Amino acid sequence: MTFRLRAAHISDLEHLYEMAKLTGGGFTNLPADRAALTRKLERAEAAFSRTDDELGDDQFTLVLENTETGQVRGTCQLFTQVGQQWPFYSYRMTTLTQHSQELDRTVRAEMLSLTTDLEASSEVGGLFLHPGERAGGLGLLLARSRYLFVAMHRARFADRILAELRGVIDDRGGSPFWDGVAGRFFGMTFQEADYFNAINGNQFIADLMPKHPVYIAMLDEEAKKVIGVPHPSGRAAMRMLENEGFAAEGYVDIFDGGPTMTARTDTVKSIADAKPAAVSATDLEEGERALLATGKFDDFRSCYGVRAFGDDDSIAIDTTAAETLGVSKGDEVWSVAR
Ligand SMILES: NC(=[NH2+])NCCC[C@H](N)C(=O)O
Repeated sequence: MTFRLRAAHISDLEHLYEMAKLTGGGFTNLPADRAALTRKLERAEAAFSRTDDELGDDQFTLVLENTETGQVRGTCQLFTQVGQQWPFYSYRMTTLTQHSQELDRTVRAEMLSLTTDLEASSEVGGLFLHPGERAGGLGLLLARSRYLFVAMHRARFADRILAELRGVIDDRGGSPFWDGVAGRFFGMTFQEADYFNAINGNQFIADLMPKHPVYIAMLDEEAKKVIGVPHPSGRAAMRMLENEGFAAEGYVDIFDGGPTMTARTDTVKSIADAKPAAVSATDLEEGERALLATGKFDDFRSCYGVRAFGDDDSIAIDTTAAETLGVSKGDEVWSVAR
């Protein structure tokens, strides 16, 4: 079975919709709503069709396609600059340390402050892999192809990059963090709020979110326990991000308390290590396992393969990868070790 990532088009709507129904909620970037997904795909088409080097407010959507059946089995997204039209909100954990001379005591109070600190960052998100394909390293192919995409279109991305991980959700689909914090001000359940957010954007956050810092000591245990904790299904994603050089620096999602991971774009491992080379051969049988990508914007494709560099820094790749990417001798291929 061979898989390739490519730019998403309007014609992928049904594929995306079918996958969105499988997420189980809390995936703000992949709502099971045809109109919202259509807007997303239209925005992606506009982003792919602008081919200059100007950093803008773009959202690229990629899909993972089985090259034999044409089926779409996964998706991921890149936002080039968040917080441009609507503010981009995060809670930042801050510490207030106070000392009492008379008591000879120093106390630390941790607080959650509503900020828009992370605006103008790029964001990777919306990663979803069909439950039937959770073997074979496809999750990593989806995740890391985004970094190749960034490296190949570097001028279209910001100097800081972030990823928001889904927070803890209980068996009823509720969020203990939501129930303990924002939920008290919105009069709706977490599922309702997250869905509303996914469909209608975040003006309602600006309107209703409490603006004063929240003392963590005053939250109930359930809410406290999940601050900065990823949803169990996101633990692997968190490790993956850490391996790329992302770190949790005290920012959490204002709704579910899930961790926001950040990194300097140029120090993300797969971005720093990605390099272009001209294809010298397409019949390599043994080589280093790698992620390979080619093509700009709408023409971007990526897949797994093997590579070997020549003395002139040209690259030899295997036949299947060459076919999957549609490249031949002389074409440019970006790659990074698997
Ligand atoms: N899980 C959520 N829907 N959180 C609320 C949205 C937070 C996001 N950072 C924004 O400002 O748009």
